[in-house]
Amino acid sequence: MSHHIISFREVNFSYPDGKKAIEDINLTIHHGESVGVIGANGAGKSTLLMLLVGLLFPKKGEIRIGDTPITKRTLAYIRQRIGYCFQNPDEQLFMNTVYDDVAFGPRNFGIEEKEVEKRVINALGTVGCLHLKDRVTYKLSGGEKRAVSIATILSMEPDIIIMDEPTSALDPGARRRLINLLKSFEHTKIIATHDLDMVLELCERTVLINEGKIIADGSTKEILTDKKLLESSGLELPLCMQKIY
Ligand SMILES: Nc1ncnc2c1ncn2[C@@H]1O[C@H](COP(=O)(O)OP(=O)(O)OP(=O)(O)O)[C@@H](O)[C@H]1O
Repeated sequence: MSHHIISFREVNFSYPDGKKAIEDINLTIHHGESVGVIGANGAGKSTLLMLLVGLLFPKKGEIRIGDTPITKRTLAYIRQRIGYCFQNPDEQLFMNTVYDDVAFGPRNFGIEEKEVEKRVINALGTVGCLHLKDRVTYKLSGGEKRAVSIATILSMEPDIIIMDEPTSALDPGARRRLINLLKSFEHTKIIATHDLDMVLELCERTVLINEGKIIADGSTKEILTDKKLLESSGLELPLCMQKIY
């Protein structure tokens, strides 16, 4: 039986300028689920993810990982369990070499160097980038940076993976490799994206957000074939569902 791993209860968030970005969100995600978070520009997807990883804190309500509420005090534990991939890999990669970037998390966590090395090799191997380990990170291609940014979270051995727009700026080959890689992960996954075709392939469940509120939460197949529902939230059917020719 699956158990609750993430729960949002009556979560509200507004930015300091007063902009209400997340309103009354209730959401329960189970162990091993793969959930697509979709919605138009400005709907609140990134804000939702940042609340989930403790980069922002709710103004009202509570988010729990298992039984642990996300607070400033529990952040170290939360960051160990949740791997968060930023929309822009450059925000995640700031060391000189690929090796040091992937080693950063475990080193920072006080893990001994031998174990760090094992984890770095493992993580880079998983994303197919072991050959890049001595390269200067900022000179990598966009696709390589994306893969290495995933390695930086894998080296922390999280059980939850959160990704913000992982396929934006990837060419079709790199996108395909990324989707296949994510498919192979057994982690609980939450992916915010405009790539609805990826959601169809990767996520059995979809959460549709509009103006900070959950408009629909359910089977991906049902939500992504509901033209009216998608259009009411400023979206279109996934490309593979459209009659283009
Ligand atoms: N730092 C901030 N200060 C004030 N308002 C913000 C800030 N960041 C985001 N917002 C606003 O909050 C709302 C939600 O933004 P968010 O980035 O979460 O949307 P999103 O669904 O991720 O959009 P996109 O698809 O464009 O990435 C938007 O109206 C946005 O302008």
